[in-house]
Amino acid sequence: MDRAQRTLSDALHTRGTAYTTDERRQLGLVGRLPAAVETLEQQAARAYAQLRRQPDDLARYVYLDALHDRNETLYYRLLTDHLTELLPVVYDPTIGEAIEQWSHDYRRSRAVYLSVDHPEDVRAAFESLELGPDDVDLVVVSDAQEILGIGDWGVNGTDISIGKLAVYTAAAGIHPGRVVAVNLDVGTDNETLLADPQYLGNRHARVTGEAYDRLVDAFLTTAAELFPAALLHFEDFGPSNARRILVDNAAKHRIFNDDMQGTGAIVVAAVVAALQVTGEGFDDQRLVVFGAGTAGTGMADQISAAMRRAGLDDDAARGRVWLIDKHGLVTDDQTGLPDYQQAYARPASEVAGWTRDATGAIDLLTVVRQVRPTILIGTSTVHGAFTEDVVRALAAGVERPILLPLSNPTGRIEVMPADAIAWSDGRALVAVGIPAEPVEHGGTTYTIGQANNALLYPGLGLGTIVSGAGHVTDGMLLAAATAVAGQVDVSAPGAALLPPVADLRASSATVAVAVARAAAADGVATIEHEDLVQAVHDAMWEPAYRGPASAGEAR
Ligand SMILES: NC(=O)c1ccc[n+]([C@@H]2O[C@H](COP(=O)([O-])OP(=O)(O)OC[C@H]3O[C@@H](n4cnc5c(N)ncnc54)[C@H](O)[C@@H]3O)[C@@H](O)[C@H]2O)c1
Ligand SMILES: O=C(O)C[C@H](O)C(=O)O
Ligand SMILES: [Mg+2]
Repeated sequence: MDRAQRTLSDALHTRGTAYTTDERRQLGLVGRLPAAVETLEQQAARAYAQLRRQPDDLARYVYLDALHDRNETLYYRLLTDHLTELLPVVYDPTIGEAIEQWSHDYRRSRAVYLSVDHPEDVRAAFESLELGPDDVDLVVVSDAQEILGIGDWGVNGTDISIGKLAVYTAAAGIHPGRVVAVNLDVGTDNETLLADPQYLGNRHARVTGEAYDRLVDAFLTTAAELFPAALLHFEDFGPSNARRILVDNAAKHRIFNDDMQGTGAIVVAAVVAALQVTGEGFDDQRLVVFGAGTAGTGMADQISAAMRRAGLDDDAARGRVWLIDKHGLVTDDQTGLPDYQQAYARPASEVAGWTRDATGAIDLLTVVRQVRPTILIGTSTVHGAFTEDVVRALAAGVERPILLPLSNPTGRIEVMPADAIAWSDGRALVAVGIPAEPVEHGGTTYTIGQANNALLYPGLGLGTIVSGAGHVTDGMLLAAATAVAGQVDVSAPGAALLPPVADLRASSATVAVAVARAAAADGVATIEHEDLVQAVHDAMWEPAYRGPASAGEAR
């Protein structure tokens, strides 16, 4: 490749038609670009027009992905300028569709692939990046067992790591050259993929047990050794691996599980905002979680922790949580309960008189009628599970129920916000995981907040990086949740429970400051700043062509 090509194809640094005449001379680009010298804004206007000509969101995803590979500054300029419009395209919900099509749409890849069949190659794979110990701030890793609510997508799930990193950069200015996306390819149990001649991953069933653990260990130890400053973000693992990996390694490594901790914290933020409307405290709440997997039990953990902080003892806090999974209400007489559900299993004696269906299960409607929950969360991936009967029963039980149908993407959501508002006659306090249009009901406009971990993890990551925190503590998660909730004004009827996505950059900076303060208070910060607000601001990468243009150093 000649020098000009190298310079033009280095996506992280290239300026394309924005190179000035002088720069073109210096960098050996004379004669290699059309004559016009453009600004980033002119380039962005053209790219936006090209984007708008794409027929649908999946085509827009592919277009943006290609732009990401061509010119990162331009890609992030577009994303940052049109965050509300484009977040649903590069992230949830369109990313779900893109992952399903990934092997067919494959073009090129910016990720690192670690195979369960070759754990001995983990080091070589990371070393091939030619990055030094101070060069990486963040690694996002997924084994793709539970992508969003669409299940096991094997190597196709690589794009969830890339998508999460794009949100980190667009929302919190994490430097795009200091991040690494990783797919742990442990095989897949998705029969459609295994039978698809175009499938690009390891063509065998998911490997579990010792071989799986060996790969995860190799990933953790090698990443921590080569990139000691990096936060290791785990995404979309299956429930038992997610929890086990976090519990076993939280003290040893700088790790964070987004589906458990990020989601739990964003839900705490939504509940804090909702409680400002109802005037109640966490100790007044009764929580029903429908779908007790990674996210659902992560939320149960964080909401019951908030109940304890509000004064309830362990037993009392646990006693205010009801989990429902595939076999109905989780009770202590059920055999084979996964460990993460056991702590919340209700005594069978307590529910002896409750109605059971033909299979002996106690269903959601029965639980809602019996418990009269103040908070009902959906993390089940079951579209439509919150039926009109369920929502009406919920609204009959309490004046202002908090209703959070959080399953992603759109085809999995438990109830659409418009139905939730209508069936509760405008009384339910609703937030959902996907972006949603406002709802009109009874003369009030209800703005629907997006309770998606994307409103939290970018700021949490930035705060962790800026403070050099060695661990992500509960105090940092709580600080992030409180900082998100602090940006919401619920005084007007129909107000959203979460800040708007359009303000995500400012909101992430506020979250980062709170997180860095909490890291210092918890004694895990390793970097002190005289002016933390300024330090966070300075740490945020801006999509702009700044400073002298450099020759291509394609990564
Ligand atoms: N909004 C957010 O920020 C956010 C964050 C994380 C996860 N999620 C969403 O939550 C959903 C669950 O994700 P996860 O990672 O916890 O997956 P998971 O597979 O770990 O959990 C899903 C749980 O639902 C249960 N379930 C399935 N069918 C059910 C039924 N008919 N009745 C009751 N329970 C049933 C499963 O047994 C499992 O325990 C996904 O759709 C995901 O997109 C949203
Ligand atoms: O990725 C998202 O949109 C949120 C969450 O991590 C999920 O798994 O659904
Ligand atoms: Mg996830």
